[in-house]
Amino acid sequence: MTITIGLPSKGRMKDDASAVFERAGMKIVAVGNDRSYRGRVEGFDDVEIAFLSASEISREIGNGTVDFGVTGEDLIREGLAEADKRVEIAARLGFGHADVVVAVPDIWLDVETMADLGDVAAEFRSRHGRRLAIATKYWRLTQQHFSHSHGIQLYRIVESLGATEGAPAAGQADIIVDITSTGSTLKANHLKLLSDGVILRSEACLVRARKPEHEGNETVARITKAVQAAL
Ligand SMILES: Nc1ncnc2c1ncn2[C@@H]1O[C@H](COP(=O)(O)OP(=O)(O)OP(=O)(O)O)[C@@H](O)[C@H]1O
Ligand SMILES: O=P(O)(O)OC[C@H]1O[C@H](OP(=O)(O)OP(=O)(O)O)[C@H](O)[C@@H]1O
Repeated sequence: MTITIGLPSKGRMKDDASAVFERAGMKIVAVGNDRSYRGRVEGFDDVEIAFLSASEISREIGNGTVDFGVTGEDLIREGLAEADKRVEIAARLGFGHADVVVAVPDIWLDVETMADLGDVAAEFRSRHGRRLAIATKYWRLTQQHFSHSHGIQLYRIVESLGATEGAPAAGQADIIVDITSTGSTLKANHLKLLSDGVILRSEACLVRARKPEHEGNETVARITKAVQAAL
């Protein structure tokens, strides 16, 4: 059985992901020319590399097209319903750190916690004639955090595909859910993080699709061990 590993073909995780595999003794070589989206691993004849974007890797692990992948935990938990049933986080790789957070305008002085935000959401319609609007590309994580973890039901999600932090100032939404690493984008857009507003602390992970045929497979065990030992 050939084991396929999805690695980032571009973006911020690409170089660090290749470096982890190299440290694990799994040197990746492109098949064909440098622009090829397929690769192999020296010394691992039954392993194939598929170069994909970080969000494609999450999707392909979810549907089992690839056996392993390197991507952010945020993309796994956002992209896959019941992620823990479908995938296993085999290793946390120590790069690509980013927190998915709830942030509100700085000038909302009396809103410091999710409970405060729940009060604002409850009164929003009577005060403003509409529901509290949240700009995000993290629909699933937002719904889990607001509806399930904090019992806040009165809000509306406004899909944002970029420059999410600008949405409140642009009048497209009231608050945001997005990733932050240094916090400088939030600050520049006059937004503040709620004290219990961290939804997920994400980093790059080696993720395995849970497949029955992986049970007892030596290559699967060897890849997992090699990467874990390289950290
Ligand atoms: N400062 C940051 N901004 C955005 N993403 C970050 C940051 N730090 C770490 N990440 C992580 O990087 C991953 C996204 O990587 P990247 O932006 O390179 O993907 P991408 O190549 O744009 O993927 P796609 O095109 O599929 O969206 C996410 O898991 C995210 O959590
Ligand atoms: O907390 P900070 O260090 O300011 O980082 C957070 C910002 O970085 C990312 O955007 P980026 O400009 O990297 O572009 P992207 O959204 O296209 O990935 C992310 O979407 C945030 O906006």
